[in-house]
Amino acid sequence: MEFLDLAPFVSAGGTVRLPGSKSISNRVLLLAALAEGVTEVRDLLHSDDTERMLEALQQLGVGVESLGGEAYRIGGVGGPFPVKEAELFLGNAGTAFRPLTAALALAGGHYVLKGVARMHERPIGDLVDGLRQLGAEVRYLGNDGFPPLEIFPASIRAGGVLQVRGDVSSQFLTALLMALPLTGVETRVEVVGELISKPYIEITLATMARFGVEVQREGWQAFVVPAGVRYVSPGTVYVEGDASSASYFLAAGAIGGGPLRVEGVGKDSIQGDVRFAEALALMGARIEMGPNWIEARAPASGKLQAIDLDCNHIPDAAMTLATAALFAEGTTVLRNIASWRVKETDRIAAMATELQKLGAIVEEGPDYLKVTPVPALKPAAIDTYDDHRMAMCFSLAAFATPLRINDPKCVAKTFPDYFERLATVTRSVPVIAIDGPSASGKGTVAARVAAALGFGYLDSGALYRLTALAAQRAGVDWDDEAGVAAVAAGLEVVFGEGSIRLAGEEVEGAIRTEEISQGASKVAALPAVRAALLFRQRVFRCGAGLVGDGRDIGSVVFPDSRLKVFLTASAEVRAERRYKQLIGKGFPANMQAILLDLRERDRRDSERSVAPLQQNEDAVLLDTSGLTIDQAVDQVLDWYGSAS
Ligand SMILES: O=C(O)C1=C[C@@H](OP(=O)(O)O)[C@@H](O)[C@H](O)C1
Ligand SMILES: C=C(OP(=O)(O)O)C(=O)O
Repeated sequence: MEFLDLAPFVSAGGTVRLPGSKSISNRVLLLAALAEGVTEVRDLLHSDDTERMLEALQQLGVGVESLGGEAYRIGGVGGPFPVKEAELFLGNAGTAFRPLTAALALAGGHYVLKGVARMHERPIGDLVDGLRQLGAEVRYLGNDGFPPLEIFPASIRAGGVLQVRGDVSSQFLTALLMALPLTGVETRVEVVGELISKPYIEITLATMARFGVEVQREGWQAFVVPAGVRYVSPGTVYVEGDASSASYFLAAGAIGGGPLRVEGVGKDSIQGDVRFAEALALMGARIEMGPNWIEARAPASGKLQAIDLDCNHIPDAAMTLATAALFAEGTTVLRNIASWRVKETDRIAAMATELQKLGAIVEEGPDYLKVTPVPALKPAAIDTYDDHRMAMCFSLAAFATPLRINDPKCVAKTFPDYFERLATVTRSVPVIAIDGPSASGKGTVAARVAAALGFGYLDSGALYRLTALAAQRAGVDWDDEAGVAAVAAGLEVVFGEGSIRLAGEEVEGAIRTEEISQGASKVAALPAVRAALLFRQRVFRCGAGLVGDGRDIGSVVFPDSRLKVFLTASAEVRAERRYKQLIGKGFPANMQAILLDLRERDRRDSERSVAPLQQNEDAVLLDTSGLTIDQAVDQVLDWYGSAS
């Protein structure tokens, strides 16, 4: 599985221009398609959900022209879709599936609508029941009440009163309202049960109004689509930035100091999720808002406070509160979020499972979630359940711990370059990478640089030695890649000052023997072993900073190191240093044998296919042949001073 390792963030600040709103993009595309005239849509969201809508519209006979960047020209068909037979694949896009179902049920054609497996588990029965009251013929191709669906031409008995349940998803009411103008007659839609996610209905009504259709309403109970209305293109439509996508950055500003400003949504937004900013303010964050921007900063006290909040009005952004709660004092309670269970995944269950992996105390109820943080979160690999919001909100946990996000590309549903943008507004714990050949003195230099800066120290070579030793003790052959990788993954290791404990036993001496050196070099050449040790090494990045030494620290383990040094010395000088070291420890040593052995290791290390030993372009060369240790340390500190 693909993964993305996030280094712990130390701060966040800056400005992010948001991608277009998913909810507005897909509504605008559908209404532009049904409208009379040509609509130019600007700042449209580019993502899986909008791609599915654009593809479907093209299949249905709508002219879609890309104008470059985020601009599209949509040739409205001025009524029902001209193509009367089609099979559509709508991925996991609720905002495409539900509204298209309604528009196609009234289009007098024969259509099949399918999605990804999860879409086929997301309910649509209440919408189909509503459409059947109009005479629409819709058949379930799988389970009753769920996609996929087959729609048949039908004589629509429009007009009168129609009832729709509103307590599972507001998208059913949205879908009916947007499709009803196709009938040309007055229809009153009555909502049965408590309507959830109400602000999304405001987006629907505002977008319909933009295309010339004013719906009359009686609060949240009834909506009347008047007779004789039709959609007319307003010419050019600008899509607002996505308010749900804003939530991750605003939370980052509140946790990581800020100020972090998002551009594209603000006071004037029609999206309910801008009210996420109020929830953050309740937690103590300092929020400022302009017409088209929102800015978040950490509380003046420095610490966020837990909240107890009914989140029904912000179902998507509320997920961000669940991970922001990891940084708040007290227990945060998110209530009235039952709809989470029928979205991209069962989000209440997924959230509880993954928060617990980090060590948080979580209580999950049918429609609520309680999150109590612990002082030190644990590093963890977070599963994302093909849910973009799981991936995005868990990125916030990187303010507390190194973190692995599995399947990070699932963010493509609504925010394909989320992680790239996050990187532009966050600063990670700094790393100095010191790579170089064996016996070059890099370990001594690295440890001293770390001590001088108050940083942690990672002796990555030691991890390979530990693996070799543990494998030997477990009777696993050093050539047995899978076996050694399993040993590496299960290593129980604690680094202390001048001490390394393996499963509780002091092994600093045991891993420094010549035999284990050979074994380390062998197991380090096995790709599966390197992969198993990768996350383990990244977990050392915490606190004020880290100095790591090894062979691929700057190229593979921490490619974003603040400073990369390739530290080397001539083979003769290295052999002499090693000789003196051994003699000093009272071991017998032979200069010639050491030199030969070093050359052989250099050759093996530089010829191996995975992470070969080499100076990378972005690393500075430090040849210590003629330098004392102090001179080498000063040089690295000097370079770091100018790099940061
Ligand atoms: O209408 C919309 O654009 C949406 C409505 C909400 O769904 P529910 O009404 O199912 O809660 C929301 O979660 C979804 O991401 C988008
Ligand atoms: C629930 C969501 O999506 P959909 O539009 O597919 O319902 C979401 O984006 O969080």
